[in-house]
Amino acid sequence: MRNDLLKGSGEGMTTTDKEIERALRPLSFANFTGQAKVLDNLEVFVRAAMQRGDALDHVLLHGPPGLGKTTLSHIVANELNASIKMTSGPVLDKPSDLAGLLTNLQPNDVLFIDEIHRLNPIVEEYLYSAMEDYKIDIMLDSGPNARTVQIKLNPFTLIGATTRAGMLTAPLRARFGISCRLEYYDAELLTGIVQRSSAILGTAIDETGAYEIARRSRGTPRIANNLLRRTRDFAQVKGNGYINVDIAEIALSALEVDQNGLDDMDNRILTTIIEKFKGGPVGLTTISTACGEEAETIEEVYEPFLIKEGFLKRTSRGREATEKAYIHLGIVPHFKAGELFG
Ligand SMILES: Nc1ncnc2c1ncn2[C@@H]1O[C@H](COP(=O)(O)OP(=O)(O)OP(=O)(O)O)[C@@H](O)[C@H]1O
Ligand SMILES: [Mg+2]
Repeated sequence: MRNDLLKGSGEGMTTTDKEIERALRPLSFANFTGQAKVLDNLEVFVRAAMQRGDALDHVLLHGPPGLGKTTLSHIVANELNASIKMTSGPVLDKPSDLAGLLTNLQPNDVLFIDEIHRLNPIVEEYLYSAMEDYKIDIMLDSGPNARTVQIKLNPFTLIGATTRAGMLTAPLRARFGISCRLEYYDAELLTGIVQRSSAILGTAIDETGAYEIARRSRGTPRIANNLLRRTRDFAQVKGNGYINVDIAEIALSALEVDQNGLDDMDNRILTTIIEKFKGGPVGLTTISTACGEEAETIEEVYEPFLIKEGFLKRTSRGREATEKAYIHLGIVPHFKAGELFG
């Protein structure tokens, strides 16, 4: 199970949640905060493609969940004045599913494939010629009557999104002319996002309240927005509807988001490594079993943030807790305790 606060569209969200998430989504480059380098480049590529009347080159967006991959894909389509068709790797079961989508694209439209690392290999093969030459070969009939016909497609842009760029096959990766890695946001950028979202939700918030939510959001806009919504509930029920640092503090501790923005599972991973495996190094699958969380989720969702914040190290022999993790959890390192006695 993935962290609740990380939930995105479709993952057990209520209709209202989804509507709110949609309302909070920036629609243009101008409204998208952060990721300056990625944005600058994309703006140039979009403008150049439009000036030439060409389809934008295929774009791969990768990085941890909730940083804006889906949002950016919509923005790119908007800025191209193009339509966007959305699908995802696991949904495209057979080549005909893909063919159906591709043949319905208008010139220069965008096809968005989420979780592109989970494409069925046969479907992926078909995608190669579609991406490269805007053509697909379709098999008609089977057995002795089998024959293939080639279908010409309108020029289009494929935008692929993935949290696991490393799992993409080399031929697929090579077919993306543009590859952008989204990074975690710093607290200042997230403060701006929280303030913007509060304005859209019609919730009054002061800067210190926004900053408190922002700095405890694991560098992730989706989490910042989710924490904002929950904090708004606390402000409404336990306060006067206004979000300041005190209300934010009450809400965040009720939600078990600690002072460093780590949640229950982050802390469980660190505690497990320290208490059960002497601080590591320990393998991912062992941690996964001990914490009762899928290895993939640990690797994709929790670990990147813990590493970035310096709580965890990845070595060739496995994962190791850092001194910062011991201090954070208030545990005296066993090697340090030993040192005391010489
Ligand atoms: N730069 C940003 N500025 C403002 N809001 C943002 C930004 N990036 C993301 N968001 C908000 O965060 C939410 C999550 O973003 P999005 O769905 O695009 O993430 P994602 O990278 O596609 O995540 P996943 O990997 O889980 O699919 C969106 O609803 C959007 O409102
Ligand atoms: Mg997404």
